[in-house]
Amino acid sequence: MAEKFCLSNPNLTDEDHLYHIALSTSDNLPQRFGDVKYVCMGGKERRMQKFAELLYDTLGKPKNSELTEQPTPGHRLKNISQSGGRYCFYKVGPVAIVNHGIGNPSLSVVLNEMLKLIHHAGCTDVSFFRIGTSGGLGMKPGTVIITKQAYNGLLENCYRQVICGKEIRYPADTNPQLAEDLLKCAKDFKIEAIAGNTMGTNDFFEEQARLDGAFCEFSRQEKSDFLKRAHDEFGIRNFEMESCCFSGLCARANLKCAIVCTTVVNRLERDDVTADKSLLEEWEFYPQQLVAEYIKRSC
Ligand SMILES: O=P(O)(O)O[C@H]1O[C@H](CO)[C@@H](O)[C@H]1O
Ligand SMILES: O=c1cc[nH]c(=O)[nH]1
Repeated sequence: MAEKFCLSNPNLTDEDHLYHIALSTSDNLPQRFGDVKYVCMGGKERRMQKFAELLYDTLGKPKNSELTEQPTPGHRLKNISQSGGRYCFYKVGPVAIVNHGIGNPSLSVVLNEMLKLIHHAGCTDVSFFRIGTSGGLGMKPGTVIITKQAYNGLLENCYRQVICGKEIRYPADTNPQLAEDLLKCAKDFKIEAIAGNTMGTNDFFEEQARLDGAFCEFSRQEKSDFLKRAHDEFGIRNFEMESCCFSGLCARANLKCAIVCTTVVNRLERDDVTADKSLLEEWEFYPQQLVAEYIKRSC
C-alpha cells in the first residue's frame, strides 16, 4: 500500500486551523480530501475557477467533487475557501485546485496550508502543478515553458527562506519525468512548448530588468547584458514570480512538482504586455489544457 504523505514538523498535532483556506482538522479532511493526488495552483482566481470547470468536464464529472448548491452555467463547483476571503479552492475528483496570488510570500502561505491539508487528510502519491503566465526570453509569445530549474533574481538555483533571522537555501528543481510527460501532451495537442529554466523574482519590474516600472536607475545596456547572461549562461527562457518558492517547498516536502507557464511577451523585444484580452486568454489556456490532459491520462 502507498505510504501516506507525512510532514516532518514534530509540532503538528491533530488539531490544526488552516486559517487562510478556511478549513480545520474538524472539517472531515480525510473523508473529503484523502483521495487528492494532484494539487494545481496558479495566480488568478478566475483562471483556477475556469480550470476546475475544465477538469470537471475532462474527467467526466467525477462524483468525488465538491459542487455548489446553486449552480449556474460554468459555475458548478463550490469555492471551498470562500469564507476565508484570500484564496479560492475547488475539489474535482482527485484534484485540488487553488489560486496563490502574486509572488513568493502569497504562494508560501497557501502552499504551507495545502501541504498541511494533504498531511492531515492522509493523501498518497501527490504531485503539485503550477499553471501560470510569464515573460518569455527569446520565445514567441504563446509558447509554453515547462520549468527544469528555477533561479532567483540573483541567478541562483535555489529558494532563499529566512527562518528565525537566518537565511536557508533550498534546491529549486522540478521533476524531470513530469516535465517530459507534459512535453509529450504538448506535442500531441500541437501546443508549442519547450523545457527551459525559469527565473522567479520578487518583483515584476526592476528585478525582471524592466525599464518601464515606476523606478529605473539602470541603463538599457545593463538590461540587455543581464537578459543575455540569463539566457546564454543560465538557460533562462522565462520570468515569473513563484517558481523558486513553489519548487523549493515541494522539494523540501519530498513531493514531485511541475511548473507550466505560457509566455505573454518576448522580453528581448519589449517590456509591456500589449496582447489583447482574447489572445491572452488563449495563451493562458494552453497550460490548463496540458495539465488537464496529463491528469486525465494518469488517473
Ligand atoms: O499568471 P500567474 O500565475 O499569476 O504568474 C505570473 O503573473 C504574475 C505577474 O503578472 C506573477 O504572479 C507571475 O508569476
Ligand atoms: O513578464 C512577465 C509576465 C508575466 N509574469 C511575470 O512575472 N513576468
